[in-house]
Amino acid sequence: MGDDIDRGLLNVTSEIGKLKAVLLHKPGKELERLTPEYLRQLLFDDIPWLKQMRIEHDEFAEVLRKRGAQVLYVEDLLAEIFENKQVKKNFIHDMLKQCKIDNPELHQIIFDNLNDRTPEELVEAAIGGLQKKEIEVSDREYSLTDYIEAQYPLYINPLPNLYFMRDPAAVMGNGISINSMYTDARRREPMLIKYIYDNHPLFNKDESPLWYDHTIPHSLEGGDMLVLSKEVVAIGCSERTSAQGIEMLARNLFSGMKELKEVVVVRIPPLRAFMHLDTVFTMVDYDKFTIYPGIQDRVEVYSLVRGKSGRINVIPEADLVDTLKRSLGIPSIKLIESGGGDAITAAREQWNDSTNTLAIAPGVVVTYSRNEASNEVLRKNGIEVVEIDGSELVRGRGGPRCMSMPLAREEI
Ligand SMILES: NC(=[NH2+])NCCC[C@H](N)C(=O)O
Repeated sequence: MGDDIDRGLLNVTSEIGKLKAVLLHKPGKELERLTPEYLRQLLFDDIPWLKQMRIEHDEFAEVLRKRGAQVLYVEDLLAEIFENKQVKKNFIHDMLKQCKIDNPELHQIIFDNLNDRTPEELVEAAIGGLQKKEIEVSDREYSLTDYIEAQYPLYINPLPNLYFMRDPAAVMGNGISINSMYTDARRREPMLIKYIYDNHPLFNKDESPLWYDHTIPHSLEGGDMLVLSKEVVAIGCSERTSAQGIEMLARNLFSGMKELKEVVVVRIPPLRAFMHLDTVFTMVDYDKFTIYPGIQDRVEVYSLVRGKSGRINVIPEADLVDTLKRSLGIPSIKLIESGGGDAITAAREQWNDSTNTLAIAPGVVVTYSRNEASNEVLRKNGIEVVEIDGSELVRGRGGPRCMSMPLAREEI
């Protein structure tokens, strides 16, 4: 179990192959920095109760372990790379730069404070943020920025969305896309992954190409990336993922993933309720997908295929199901409508991530127990549904797929 991962080998060539290793983040202090004033800006609709949230998250991790997956935590990997003093220093500088702490005097004071911390404490600040009151007020001169921003309580903002580990990066084939986030609230997350990619033996860089870099200005998020097979990747073009980002990613995938034949682009309405493709559409078995019925006639589909001399040909498609059948080479596809056929139930359960299933093997998915109608319809269609409680986890608007970043799956 997990041997490939121990040798630094990433491998994800489907959405449904048995999950062998996965990266998670257990919600922590960052959630306790959410205040009503900044909720929307931080992409939350409500304030979760952290203690309960952590219990629910442990239950999620336990389900994955019981089914044979190795569970790694991003916070542990970060602490491991911060054992190297130079990596730690570079990271602090980069983080302060990203937080726009440009005043040299203040930069130095915060730098020294963070550099004196243990690796674990630095991880806590990198994810949980840094309050102004944590830094000793010396006799330094106040800048205009200090006066104007006096009411703002933090030097470093928290990353409350990091437990949606799916989004800042995604493994495709044996490479990884480190994503360019659409919102300011999440822009520091991929930087953490990039540091791990650059410095942790988990990533054997000779074997794991980088498909996308977070500093590219065109946004791209992992919730929009579905690896359907070795030959087909589907990408949502959404509120979060730009057409230009998709084209750049597709170009890199076509040059690095030899067996890849097609990138299927599914354009969904740019709305918060459908922020990523995986909030309305996920793969649950060889020939089965679950879909939010309210979306079906609101999508546009395009196929991207290799053109001449590194170009990409774009083919507008008439229908999602026909495109999937053709590209996956299977005679029929079953779309399982979430909500069990009732429009109101479907919309309510979709808001609570009924369609955001995580396949842990072909025909076996993890879902929230609260989405009763959607879970039942999955079962009626022969899917094994492993339920977890998510009353607090769901408040960030994400489900089991959003909360997990597969590193390796068995080939199917
Ligand atoms: N893959 C997903 N659907 N992730 C959900 C992310 C939710 C998070 N609050 C955000 O708005 O970014």
